[in-house]
Parts: sequence; structure tokens; C-alpha cells
Amino acid sequence: MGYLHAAISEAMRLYPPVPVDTKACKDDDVLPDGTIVKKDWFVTYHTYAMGRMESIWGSDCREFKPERWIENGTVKQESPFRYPVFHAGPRMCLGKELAYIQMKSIAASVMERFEIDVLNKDKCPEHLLSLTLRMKGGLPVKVKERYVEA
Ligand code: HEM
Repeated sequence: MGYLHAAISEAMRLYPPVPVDTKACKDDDVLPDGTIVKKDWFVTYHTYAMGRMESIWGSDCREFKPERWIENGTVKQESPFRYPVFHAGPRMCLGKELAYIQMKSIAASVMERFEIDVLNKDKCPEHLLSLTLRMKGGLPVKVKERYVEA
């Protein structure tokens, strides 16, 4: 389950379900880097871009590497300010743990019963940007029931 957790985190690093998120500024403020923001301005942070930044993830930032989430055999905790897939700070997603349980249980129960072969592996599906990041045309796969010897 540790590796599956890491693989899901890595997938969401490269393909965050909420790829951009916008906030409205309540009062005049100054960001830690000195940028001035005024009351009622909008500030958008780009989770999709942050997941692909060399300064955060290193030179292999474009590679899908679940191992980057594993340290001494256990899943590493990452700062939500470096990995804002579930947002960060006091208004962070309240369903994060439940979402991981759901994603892991669905993946495990599907993989237990079926073999999934992704078609057109050489091509990455086009993105469809809405409030959430989706795949244009979905992900065509071939499904075969897994044969388990009794
Ligand atoms: C992979 C799945 C999920 C992702 C990527 C995700 C991501 C996010 C993000 C980015 C926010 C911040 C939105 C914003 O303030 O602009 C958020 C907020 C929230 N999420 Fe999730 N979420 C997921 C699943 C869930 C689930 C399963 C639940 C409930 C069972 C949930 C409940 C909430 C709630 C209640 C908030 C609002 C928190 C607040 O404003 O104080 N989320 N989520």
C-alpha cells in the first residue's frame, strides 16, 4: 500500500486534479518575496506548474518516479506549500485522507480482479482544462479478467 500511495501522489504531482486555484485578497498585503498585493486583487497559484518545477523537484521533475516519495521504506510527508494538490494552510482540503483511502481502495480492488492494458501508450492524452484537470476523450484501455489459480 505504501508504493500505491507514492504512485498516486506522484500521478497527482504531474496531473493535479485542481491544476490552478485562485484566491481574493482580503486586505492589502505583501507576499514573502516582496510582491505587493492590494485588497480585492486575485492571486492564482499554479499547482500544475509547481509539480514540474526543477527548483522544487530536481532535474528529474518531468519523470514519473513514485520512488521520490519513499524514504527508508516509508512514504515521505511533503510540505503542502511545495505540493499544494490539496491546497495548504488553514483552508486545506478536509477530505485529503478520505480521498487517499478511496483512490487506494478503488485501485487495489480493480487491479485484484482485472488486468488493465492502456492503449496508445506512446501518446499522452490531451488535457481538458476546467475547474478540474481532465483527459480529453478519456483513457482508452483494454480490460481482461485476471486469472487467479484456485
Ligand atoms: C483527489 C481528491 C481531492 C483533491 C485533489 C482535493 C483538492 C482540494 C483543494 C485544492 C481544495 C482547496 C480549494 C480552495 O479553497 O480553493 C479543497 C478543499 C476542500 N476539499 Fe478537497 N480534494 C479532494 C477530495 C476531497 C474529498 C473526498 C472531500 C470530502 C470528502 C473533500 C473536501 C474538501 C473540503 C470540505 C474543502 C474545503 C476546505 C475549506 O475551505 O476549509 N475533498 N480540496
